[in-house]
Amino acid sequence: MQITVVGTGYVGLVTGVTFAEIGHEVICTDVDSAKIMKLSRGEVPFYEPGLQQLMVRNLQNGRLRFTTDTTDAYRFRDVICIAVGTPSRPDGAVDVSYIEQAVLEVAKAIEQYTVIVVKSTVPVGTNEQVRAMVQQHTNCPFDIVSNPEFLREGSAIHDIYHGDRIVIGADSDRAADIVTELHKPFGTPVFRTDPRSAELIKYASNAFLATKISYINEMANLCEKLGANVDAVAHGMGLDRRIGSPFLQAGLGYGGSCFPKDIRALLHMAESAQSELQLLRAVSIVNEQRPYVVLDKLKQRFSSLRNLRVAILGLSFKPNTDDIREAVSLVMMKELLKAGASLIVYDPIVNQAKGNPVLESARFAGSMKEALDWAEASIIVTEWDEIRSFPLLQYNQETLKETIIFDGRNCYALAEAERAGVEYYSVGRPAVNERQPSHLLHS
Ligand SMILES: NC(=O)C1=CN([C@@H]2O[C@H](COP(=O)(O)OP(=O)(O)OC[C@H]3O[C@@H](n4cnc5c(N)ncnc54)[C@H](O)[C@@H]3O)[C@@H](O)[C@H]2O)C=CC1
Ligand SMILES: O=C(O)[C@H]1O[C@H](OP(=O)(O)OP(=O)(O)OC[C@H]2O[C@@H](n3ccc(=O)[nH]c3=O)[C@H](O)[C@@H]2O)[C@H](O)[C@@H](O)[C@@H]1O
Repeated sequence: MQITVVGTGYVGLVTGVTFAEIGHEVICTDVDSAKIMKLSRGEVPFYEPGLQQLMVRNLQNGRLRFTTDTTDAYRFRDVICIAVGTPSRPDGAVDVSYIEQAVLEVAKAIEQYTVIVVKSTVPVGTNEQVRAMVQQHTNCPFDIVSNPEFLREGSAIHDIYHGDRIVIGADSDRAADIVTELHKPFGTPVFRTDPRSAELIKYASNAFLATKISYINEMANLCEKLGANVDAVAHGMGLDRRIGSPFLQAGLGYGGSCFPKDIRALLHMAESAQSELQLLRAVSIVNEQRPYVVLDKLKQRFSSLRNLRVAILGLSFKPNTDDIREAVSLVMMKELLKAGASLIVYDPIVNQAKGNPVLESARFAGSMKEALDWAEASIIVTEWDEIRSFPLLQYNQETLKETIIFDGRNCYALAEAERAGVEYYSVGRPAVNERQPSHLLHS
């Protein structure tokens, strides 16, 4: 099929590249012409394992191309997928202006029957608004299909090929058939429904996953009070297939470009519909407290954080991505700087401040060892493989000093911390080699 993808962020680019890979003829467009130039040269503007290789292959075989010429990209296509951003407004509502802008251009350009697929995460009712908008600007026949995306950053390609479902929300069987056919080579089960339900499935799914995370994080708090181990509790719970083990990793809470934004959006949607989502409100509050749970441990251990040299290990909102949108590392750094601490940061991929004012206040280390050498206390914020596989024994040996680790992601077994002799504080588990509050470590 002839497909155009509008927007080359995570979702747009991964969609375009994988559609080309399964044999479709794909054009990707973006308002950001510098990005399009980069992409045309085979450069992926963000870190996503496996994506560049697939992209270059499809650029070379001619099934994929990038352009800013929207007339060319929108005129005679079977399907046009909208994958532009839908950020939060200050009140939590969704800013759909990028959707409106993209749809307007598409509507003005189409010259044959076209299926317009909304892949972006949009508030319930948006697909209907999009239909009305297109109708005003074209005499061409068209259909609108809601087709939300469920991929995760860092494992996007894997997720596309091993998805649990493709949700198609359409009023027209003809359009639903086309979108089903489009995805056929992926072999993923398809669930067809109405557009409003499809839009809500996306938000309800993200909110449910976030609920699992906040639930286990509250259990982690309780474990600390009762002397239980949250990793064991999560494992034991996850063995029940009705519960399932994914998304029960306790830690510093969820961040990223989607969970926080989508939960704000769902709460706002419910409020506008005079419906109260009490549970989800609590999920959000629990999550906002997560960084402070670890910061409080640090404050208890050192009576003052002023001039304390702290290493932040991991900056991205999760491993295998360079995305720092709503990353918990930024909240922690802001609070530590406010308390007067000095920071060194290390991340395997995020190695410059990129204009972020919080990151600009820290020193970037070129290696984990450099960060550990300099710091008096280390906080593990993101569980990159490189960070979690750094032997605890080496923390003391490499730095030739006593190491104090605050592990926000439970990367190490408690027994390993004991063996290594490091002072180790994690989440929802007993401290190892705990010492009394110290005034002496720093001046
Ligand atoms: N990032 C993720 O992992 C996932 C994101 N989503 C949803 O997908 C949507 C897109 O998210 P991301 O890819 O992260 O967005 P992004 O913010 O990384 O990229 C959006 C892109 O759209 C472009 N754009 C904006 N207006 C345009 C227009 N009128 N015409 C052409 N291009 C335009 C921007 O220049 C930018 O390159 C959002 O609704 C998000 O909630 C859904 C699942 C996963
Ligand atoms: O709508 C979206 O954009 C996407 O949002 C999430 O994907 P993503 O944000 O890329 O990453 P996740 O793996 O879900 O992690 C989100 C956050 O939750 C945290 N998390 C995740 C799992 C867990 O057990 N514990 C936990 O704290 C991660 O550290 C991270 O900060 C969803 O998993 C995707 O299905 C969805 O498509």
